[in-house]
Amino acid sequence: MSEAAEERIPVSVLTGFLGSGKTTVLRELLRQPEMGDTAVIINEFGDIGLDHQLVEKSDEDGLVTLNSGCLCCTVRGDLVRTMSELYMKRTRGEVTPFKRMVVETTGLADPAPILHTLMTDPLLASRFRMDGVVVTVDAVNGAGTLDNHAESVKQAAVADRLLLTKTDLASEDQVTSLRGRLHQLNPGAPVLPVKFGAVAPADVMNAGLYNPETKTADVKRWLRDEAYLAEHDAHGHHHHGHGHGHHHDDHHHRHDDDGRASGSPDDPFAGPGPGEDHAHRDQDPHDVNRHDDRIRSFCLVFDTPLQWATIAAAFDALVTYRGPDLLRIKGILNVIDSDKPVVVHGVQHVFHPPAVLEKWPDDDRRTRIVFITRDLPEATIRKVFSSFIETADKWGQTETR
Ligand SMILES: Nc1nc2c(ncn2[C@@H]2O[C@H](COP(=O)(O)OP(=O)(O)OP(=O)(O)O)[C@@H](O)[C@H]2O)c(=O)[nH]1
Repeated sequence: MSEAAEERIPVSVLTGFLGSGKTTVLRELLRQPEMGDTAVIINEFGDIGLDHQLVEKSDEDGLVTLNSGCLCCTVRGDLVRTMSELYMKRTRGEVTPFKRMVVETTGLADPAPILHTLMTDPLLASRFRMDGVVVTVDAVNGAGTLDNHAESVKQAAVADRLLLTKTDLASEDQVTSLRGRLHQLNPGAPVLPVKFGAVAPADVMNAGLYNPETKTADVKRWLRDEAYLAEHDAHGHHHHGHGHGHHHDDHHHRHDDDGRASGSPDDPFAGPGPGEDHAHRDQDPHDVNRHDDRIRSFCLVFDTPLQWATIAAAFDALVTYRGPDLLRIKGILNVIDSDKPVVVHGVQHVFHPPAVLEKWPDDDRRTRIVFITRDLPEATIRKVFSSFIETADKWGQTETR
């Protein structure tokens, strides 16, 4: 990444379960002057869903200009084509030279494929950069939705920002308990309570690595590893995220043990598939949080620099065997032979090309990799990394500087 000259257009992905308040949030955001020059793509067929008063004119492409000066369109083919066409129109001066983009997905959508598209399509990747994933969760119905729909848990798990909507309708207890639950699923994502869609653009936009204000990479704000390392023991390597399930400890142990017991000791990936993994719990009517239980969030820390080849091999193995279960990965790496940090970012099997930053954000030079996984315990990931590090050590590749 050329940090100083980041001219690609930031794209925020707005998602959340059906009726959770995405459109309400979007409409309120677009009313604010900071959000002028935003292009909006609604990734579904049918109505745009924004207030009619906001819509100024519509043309045959389904592209409309909103009174706020924003552009809005629905995706009628695939997202790649829509985004490229919009970009071309911008270049030709046929539309407002929008400075950012928001993609609102349908409530049932898995946000991962959209993120993959943004990260891998060569044309898009050269013109757009992913900013952040903003996810709405209904304060009243959210708990039930998380209980019943794995998709909604996955949405919350990949979020960079979580918006707890309709807090005007919810009791304080509902808000507190849902906040806690979301924080446990995804400790790195701030949870913001919202009423009638009112949210400050600054709280949800610019959630990516590049900070347009400082014109540099803002690793601290992006990685938020402190959220995982709150109980950090300065001498240890083992860092838990915010305790997964203090109310479900027995299950977690059972879960981890299951994974290990069934695999051979040499194969960290062996174990029951996602279905079997939880089959025994489907009978337990009290275990309403079983979708949450599948999600793990934690941060691996390595005190000494590592070979790039070692890290790459570990990620390769993880992607090959468990790609779909690596919901979100973000990391800053201290690589042997490089004074500059390398940042990595992945969503399932898709990784951003690693980027070399100009400098370390502070004195902390440790490699820190934040993981949000599904049916994939911290111990397994740790084992994969250790085995590649041990192999490298054996061949004399790793030295402490
Ligand atoms: N009381 C209250 N109602 C809200 C709030 N936010 C949204 N609503 C209402 O909840 C309903 C759903 O909100 P939308 O913004 O359309 O939700 P959505 O996620 O875009 O819905 P889909 O696109 O259908 O998935 C609408 O009737 C909104 O008026 C809120 O903070 N308070």
